[in-house]
Amino acid sequence: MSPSFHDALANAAAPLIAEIKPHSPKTGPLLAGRRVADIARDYAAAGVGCLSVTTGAWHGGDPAMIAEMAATGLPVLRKDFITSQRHLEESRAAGAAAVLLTCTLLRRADLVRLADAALCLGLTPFVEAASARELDGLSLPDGAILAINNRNIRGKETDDGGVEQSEELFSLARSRHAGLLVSASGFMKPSDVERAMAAGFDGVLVGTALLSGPDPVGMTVRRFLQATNSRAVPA
Ligand SMILES: O=P(O)(O)OC[C@@H](O)[C@@H](O)c1c[nH]c2ccccc12
Repeated sequence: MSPSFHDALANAAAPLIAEIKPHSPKTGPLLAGRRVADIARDYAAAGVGCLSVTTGAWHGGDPAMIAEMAATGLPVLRKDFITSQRHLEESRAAGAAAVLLTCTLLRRADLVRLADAALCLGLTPFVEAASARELDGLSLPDGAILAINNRNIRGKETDDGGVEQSEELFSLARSRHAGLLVSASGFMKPSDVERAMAAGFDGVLVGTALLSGPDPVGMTVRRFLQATNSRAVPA
């Protein structure tokens, strides 16, 4: 059996989740005529261990993209606004290994119920919080990943986001969840990734910057992968 998304990230040589997002609400179209399957192959060839894809209309996505990316053999996170058991089952049937659950969207009881249900289906819950308030009193099951979103999704992701958000919330996030902590979104350059890793995060998720750089995707990804080397040694 292939490892869970959680274990693939925990054991990755470089803990970067590389995302494909066809459209950014802030910067516009991101694929520039490239095919999703080809970009996913470029990510895999560069040494990425985990993939992510936005499947919602907001980002020009489609659930069929999950299978195109899973064809690389790497586990795929489905980023969409998941609110029901049916969405979880559809995600698994579409080939996802992990699902996004956002604190911004879900009531706390529903969030915890969906995280448990995802684990029962063999899916890793990737729980995103974007503020101290959303982390307050949060308690997640083992096997869940807690992510700090550096962008404001209430503002439809039209802000730049910033790694400061993750730096500020790291200690609180660690006190809420002993498992994997990821800093997600808004990384424009490898030095931002270095900052998140130095703050203590176990991994990062990058989308826009990998797709919109001036260089071929593989070259950009390698630079970001290298930046994950600055991981802080856990106390
Ligand atoms: O392109 P960026 O800034 O690297 O961000 C990626 C990703 O985290 C972002 O797309 C995202 C964060 N939360 C979401 C919820 C749904 C869909 C997408 C998202």
